[in-house]
Amino acid sequence: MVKDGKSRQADLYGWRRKVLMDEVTVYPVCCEQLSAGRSDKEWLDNVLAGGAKIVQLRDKKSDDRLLLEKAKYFREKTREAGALFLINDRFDIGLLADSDGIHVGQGDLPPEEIRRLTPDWIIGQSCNDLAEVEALGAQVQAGSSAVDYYNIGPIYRTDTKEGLHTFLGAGDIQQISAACPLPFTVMGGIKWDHIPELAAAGVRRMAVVTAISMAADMQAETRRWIDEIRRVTTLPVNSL
Ligand SMILES: Cc1ncc(COP(=O)(O)OP(=O)(O)O)c(N)n1
Ligand SMILES: Cc1ncsc1CCOP(=O)(O)O
Ligand SMILES: [Mg+2]
Repeated sequence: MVKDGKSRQADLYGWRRKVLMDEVTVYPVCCEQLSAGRSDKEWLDNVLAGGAKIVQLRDKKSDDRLLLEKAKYFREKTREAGALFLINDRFDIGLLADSDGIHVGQGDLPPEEIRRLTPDWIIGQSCNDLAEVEALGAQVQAGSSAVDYYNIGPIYRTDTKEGLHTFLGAGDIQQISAACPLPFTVMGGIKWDHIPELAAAGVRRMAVVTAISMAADMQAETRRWIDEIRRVTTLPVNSL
């Protein structure tokens, strides 16, 4: 049977969602300025070799031509590795490089507008407090949400992104995540020692920049995070 465009699109979206749901544990996000002199391409080669199943290209400094060239490299390498490639903020670059999706913040392009043109993309949205998660939860209830996953954060103090002043801490994650039934990630200042308390709060997917980008051996560190998140999230919560 020859598949038409629509069913191929549905298959692709189904595959992307399955990887997100079943395989994503650590979610490495790049930042060339915080990678101990290593390029985003080197970062990518290492995190993929370490087994990452999702990566985000977050580059707010390169000009558009360089960013597109980088995005195409990310596309090629993630496809070979069977991993998801999400672009940060830049819908145009994601489209041109054929990314698997995009991550947007509250002030970035609206997910519903993005969805109109990309029915098969994974769309992630940042939520910075309970009210934003509740608003997303209400959209999901109403059947009007275009979002596949949301991020709760920043959780801990971090200098990786400028202008962050309020850090949620791990204590409220359970209450916040209960407000929206979509899968969620957490981000912001997450280090190795936080894994148990995040897992105990119900977290299954952890987005990190410097915990991996500043590691001496990024490949080994990615593998270590994947193994540890798997290990602690298969234990009953009260045994942590
Ligand atoms: C997985 C993930 N979560 C949150 C963010 C932050 O997005 P945003 O609030 O739009 O900030 P910038 O990354 O654009 O500076 C993220 N990138 N990824
Ligand atoms: C982009 C972003 N948004 C919220 S926290 C953050 C940076 C997270 O980086 P790190 O894992 O190094 O704290
Ligand atoms: Mg953004």
